[in-house]
Amino acid sequence: QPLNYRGGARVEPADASATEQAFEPATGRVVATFACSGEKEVNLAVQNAKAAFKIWSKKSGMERCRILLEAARIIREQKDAIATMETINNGKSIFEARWDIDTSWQCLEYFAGLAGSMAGEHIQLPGGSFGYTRREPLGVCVGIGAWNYPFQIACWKSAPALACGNAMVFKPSPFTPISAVLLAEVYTLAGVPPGLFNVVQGGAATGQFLCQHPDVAKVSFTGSVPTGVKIMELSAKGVKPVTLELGGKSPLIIFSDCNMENAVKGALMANFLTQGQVCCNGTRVFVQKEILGKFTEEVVKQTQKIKIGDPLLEDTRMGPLINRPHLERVLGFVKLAKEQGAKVLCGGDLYVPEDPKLKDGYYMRPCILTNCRDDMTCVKEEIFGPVMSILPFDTEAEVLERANNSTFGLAAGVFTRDIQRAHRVVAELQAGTCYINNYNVSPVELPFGGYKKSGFGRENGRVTIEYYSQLKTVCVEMGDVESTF
Ligand SMILES: NC(=O)C1=CN([C@@H]2O[C@H](COP(=O)(O)OP(=O)(O)OC[C@H]3O[C@@H](n4cnc5c(N)ncnc54)[C@H](O)[C@@H]3O)[C@@H](O)[C@H]2O)C=CC1
Ligand SMILES: C[N+](C)(C)CCCC(=O)O
Repeated sequence: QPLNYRGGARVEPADASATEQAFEPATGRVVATFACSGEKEVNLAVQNAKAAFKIWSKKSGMERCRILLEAARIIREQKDAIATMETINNGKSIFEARWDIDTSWQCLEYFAGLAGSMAGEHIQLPGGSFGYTRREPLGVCVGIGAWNYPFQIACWKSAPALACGNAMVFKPSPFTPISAVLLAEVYTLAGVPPGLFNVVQGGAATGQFLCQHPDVAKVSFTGSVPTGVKIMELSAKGVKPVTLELGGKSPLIIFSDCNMENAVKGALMANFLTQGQVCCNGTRVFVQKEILGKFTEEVVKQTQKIKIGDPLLEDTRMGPLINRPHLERVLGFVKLAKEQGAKVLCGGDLYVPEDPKLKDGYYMRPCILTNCRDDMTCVKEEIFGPVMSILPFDTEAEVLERANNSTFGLAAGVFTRDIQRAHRVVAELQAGTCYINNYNVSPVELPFGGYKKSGFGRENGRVTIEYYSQLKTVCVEMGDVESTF
């Protein structure tokens, strides 16, 4: 406390629109009570960012590179402390939180590396005249994050933004306000100008002030489709470009010629990371009929072995869901699936750990549903919890048709030993990120983002530079002006 960060230090917000509480999902304990920033505070944060932008945008790429590399080094050094905080506030296992911190500093390193090589082009024109392009930053960028990967999202947005010479005001989800402030402290320690990366806390109202602000040049959002639509509408009024990383209901296709052990592992990775609260999860698991029995038996066996409990313990692999209302929502999806004819093969019920200090936590057992049809709610809607639906299929053509029959298009996966089939299938899949013989790995060198209602714009990879910069064309005349008049 305080959890706002502006001008290079933690501050109490200048005004507040409401008060929020953040919980430790493992125990139900309140870990922070904080004010949601009002319009005045949002203005101050944007002003601070504008002042820092003036300094930062004048630095060379190599100067920015050095500072971002230093920030990456500090994150690596503080990895355990940051991961512990993430686990306390989000509920994911400490084992997984450490992975998230790794993909966070790797992102900073990656974009630090690109900062020095950002360049325009030189174009020769007739008569010795020429033109050139300059890749310039946008200005003050806003990042708005979801609660499932709080630190990673803050890094995936700020690293490319800062590498390109922008400043940022970041608003985390009110459920997970803490780790973005740790990132702000890391940037300050690494030597960014005060105000370059600011954090304002709050929910929808605070987010709206940010999107409407006339001095904000761009909004990058991670969250649900309905909120994404609102953010796009608000940003449209100011003609601000947006990046939208929205929800999904991704297919994972398992052909009978797969390596069974890897396919089972892949299905678990596609469904149960962060208690299933992952946007790109492959929750529609299509299994070719010949191997349906064997695959189902094995995936249920492995799911039942997942150790649920205190997320801070080294051997825990599944912690609590984010909060009580969300847990109830997920259990509601399982209940509705049963009413619609699905069969629960395992889990889908509340889990109460033996340790008395965890009795008020938000735990459930990971669930596998079978007897599913494509028109069931559990197969059509994003559940955002540990619930896998198994769907049998016969042919490649049939499964492609069914896999693509979704308004979402974030990710997709295929397990097969037939390389021609693998590439043929991914070429047909309507998804921004496709995995062959793996799922949910996230190398920062590769672009990540959605098709269809899962959003647009990309995070990570070289292409992200384009989403945080603009191109200026300079046309240079070397002769006399040839006037029409
Ligand atoms: N594609 C991706 O990379 C990811 C997508 N998601 C999606 O996010 C959803 C879960 O996250 P939630 O935090 O529940 O999503 P959400 O849409 O409720 O909230 C996301 C963020 O937007 C803010 N917000 C809410 N209303 C706003 C408004 N009117 N104007 C401005 N800001 C506003 C929230 O305070 C929060 O910081 C799921 O649908 C999931 O699929 C989550 C993680 C990654
Ligand atoms: C890291 N990964 C690939 C499991 C998820 C990243 C997207 C998200 O924030 O949900």
